Order: sequence, then C-alpha cells, then structure tokens
Amino acid sequence: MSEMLEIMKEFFNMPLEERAVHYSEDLCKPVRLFTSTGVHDIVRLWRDCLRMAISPVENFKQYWPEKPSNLKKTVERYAVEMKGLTEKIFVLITEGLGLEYDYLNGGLSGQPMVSHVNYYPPCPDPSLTLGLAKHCDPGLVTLLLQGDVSGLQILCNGEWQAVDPVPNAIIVIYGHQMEFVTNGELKSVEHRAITNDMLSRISIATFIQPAMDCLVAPAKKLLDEKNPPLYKSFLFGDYFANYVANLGDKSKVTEHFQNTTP
Ligand SMILES: O=C(O)CCC(=O)C(=O)O
Ligand SMILES: [Fe+2]
Repeated sequence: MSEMLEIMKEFFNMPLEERAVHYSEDLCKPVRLFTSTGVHDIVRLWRDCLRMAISPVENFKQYWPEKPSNLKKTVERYAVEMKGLTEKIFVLITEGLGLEYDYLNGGLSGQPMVSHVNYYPPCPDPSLTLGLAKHCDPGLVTLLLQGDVSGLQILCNGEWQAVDPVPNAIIVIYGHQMEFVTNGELKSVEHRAITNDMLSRISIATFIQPAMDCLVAPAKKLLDEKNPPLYKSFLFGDYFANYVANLGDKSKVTEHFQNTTP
C-alpha cells in the first residue's frame, strides 16, 4: 500500500507535460486525468484526480500510465489486493446480516473496479476551498487509502469529524447502495476532504459499484411486518443519473428512492 502511495506521489510530481497526456474530459475513458476545480456549484474544489479502471486487470492494464516505470506493476498488485479484500469484507457483512454469503457478488458489485487517485496540492487559503465537497459515495463499498496527511472528515451527528490517517490502514466506507440493500441497517456516511496550506495530500479511493442495469432493492431476508422496505427498487443506472444531477447530495437523492409512509 505504501508503494502505491509512493508511485502515485511520483506520478503527480512528474513534469506537467508528462502528466497532461492523460488529461481527458471523456467520461468513458478507462484511464483519465482531470481536475475538479470549479465543478461544484457552492465551493471551489482543489483537487486533481487520476481515475483508473483497475480490475479485471487484464482488461485495463494496457491503459494505465507507462510512467513512472513501475506504476503498472504496482497498480496490478494493488488491484489484486483490493479485490481480495473486497471478497473478505463481503463475507463478513453477509454473515453479520444473515444474508447468503454471495449476496453482494454478481450484479451488485458488477462494474469494473475503479480507483480515484486524488491529489490535493497545498492551497494558499484553505478557508476558501475544499478538496472534495460533502457527498456520500454512490456505489456499494469504497476502500480508501489515505497517506500520512490529514484531510478526510465525516459527518457525525451534524458535525464534521476528522478521520486522521493510520499508517497502512484502509478505511471501509459503505456506499449509498449498501444502505438501500440492507434496508438502512448499514449507513453510508457523508464525507468530504479539506485542504491545507502546507502539504500536498494524496488519497486513493477504490469503488465497488453495481452494474448499471442491476436492480437494487432491500434484501428480502431483512424485511418482515416490523421491517417494511424503506426504499423502492430501482436500476443502478437510474440512481446514478439522479446522484450526478444532485451532486451527490445524500438527502436529495434518498428522497427520490425512499418509500413514502402511507
Ligand atoms: O480524500 C479523501 O480522503 C476522500 C476521497 C473521497 O471521498 C472520494 O474519492 O470519494
Ligand atoms: Fe467519497
């Protein structure tokens, strides 16, 4: 994991011309570098992001950056580790909830695994910016690796709380789909990233997401008379369009997909 952070630091320290070859606004590209400065409507964002589809490795390896020279080898190992970790986490979650052990496999985690390497340069006035604005992750699970610089905050009882880095720890964030599938049992935490004026910061978020045509609904095993479905069934593709339109605002998106009490 530290190798992955190191190689990505090297990537973002390369001269601009070498990084710029990966820059693209084409959302369909399996690998692209982009900047989110100015994208959000309320605050200015201070982030560059290298987005890479990482698994299945054989499908995407050819698109990963050639430089720095051992980036491909490092990303490949990282992808294999993240896939293995996902399987372990799925077993623990399904066992804990009393669902079939493979309930989260298949369509619910059917999209290729994607990593966002977030690079937050030092910001002269952090009070005017955020690295990433408040959001909940749209998928099922996010595996987040943060380096040794603080910046991640989660919304806890209406207050922002820092999640300080623990060396080599992966933070498991439940995405919004986990909340729907578990009928609200496992909550998707809202979070954001702040900037600082001294240090650059790198975080690597790996997203496990449903296939676009996957039907998402509360698991039947978790429902009975006392626990009616809190949410509608929907196609993940429809959810995602709504998420993008609402800039990841959890309460607005939830409103759209929740069952109204009679
Ligand atoms: O930089 C961080 O710690 C948060 C990243 C994040 O929330 C994301 O990429 O979805
Ligand atoms: Fe996130």
